[in-house]
Amino acid sequence: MDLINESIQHYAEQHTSSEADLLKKIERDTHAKVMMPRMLSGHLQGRVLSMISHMIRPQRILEIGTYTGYSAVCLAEGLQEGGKLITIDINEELEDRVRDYFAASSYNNNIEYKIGNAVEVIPALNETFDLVFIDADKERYSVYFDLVIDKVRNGGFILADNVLWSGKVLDAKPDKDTRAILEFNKKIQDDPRVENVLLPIRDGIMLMRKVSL
Ligand SMILES: C[S@@+](CC[C@H](N)C(=O)[O-])C[C@H]1O[C@@H](n2cnc3c(N)ncnc32)[C@H](O)[C@@H]1O
Repeated sequence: MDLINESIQHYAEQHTSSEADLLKKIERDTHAKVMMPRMLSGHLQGRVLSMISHMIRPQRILEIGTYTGYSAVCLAEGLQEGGKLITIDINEELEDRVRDYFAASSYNNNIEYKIGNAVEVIPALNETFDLVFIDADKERYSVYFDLVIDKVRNGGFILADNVLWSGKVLDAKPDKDTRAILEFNKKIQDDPRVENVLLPIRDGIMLMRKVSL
């Protein structure tokens, strides 16, 4: 289910800054040559990610779920000079394509691309993050939150994508992935370590700010 009326979506995109040519190319290539192109953030959400990153001006960003690199480049746009974005994906088949995109971007020296299972990669990261973007397998969203929360600085931000799951969060009989998203949304709502806003943008983005207790 498309959550936002198609004409409104089109109008919103027409009144949103254009993305860089590289991002247009990543989106075009992904639709033409890669499985499941719907996973890519796209123009409107990409500009939201870039805008949020510019507002935070992070030194360190962690992204869980690179896919074809679209959201990583958008988030990198807001990095401080000399900042670093670490992005993790388990799918090695996309590695060469994604490395070429990062090399063609202005952020190649700022992006560390790690192939592996995020559940194993995250505990080995010895970093404090200003911004984390959770966008990998939905059944592990709560696990990812638990793995990253102590690595986020007080006042830092976490974003989680697809938290409305095409509207299936309202289903009377939710399937396995939907139940995981429902559990994640409830967990965040109940967790005193974060303040949160569920933004109904595209497929839903949970925006969280870590508060000091
Ligand atoms: C929705 S896509 C990410 C889309 C991307 N962030 C964007 O907006 O363009 C989800 C990605 O998570 C990856 N993924 C799934 N399980 C993972 C895991 N356990 N560790 C790391 N990456 C994983 C998949 O391979 C897939 O590329």
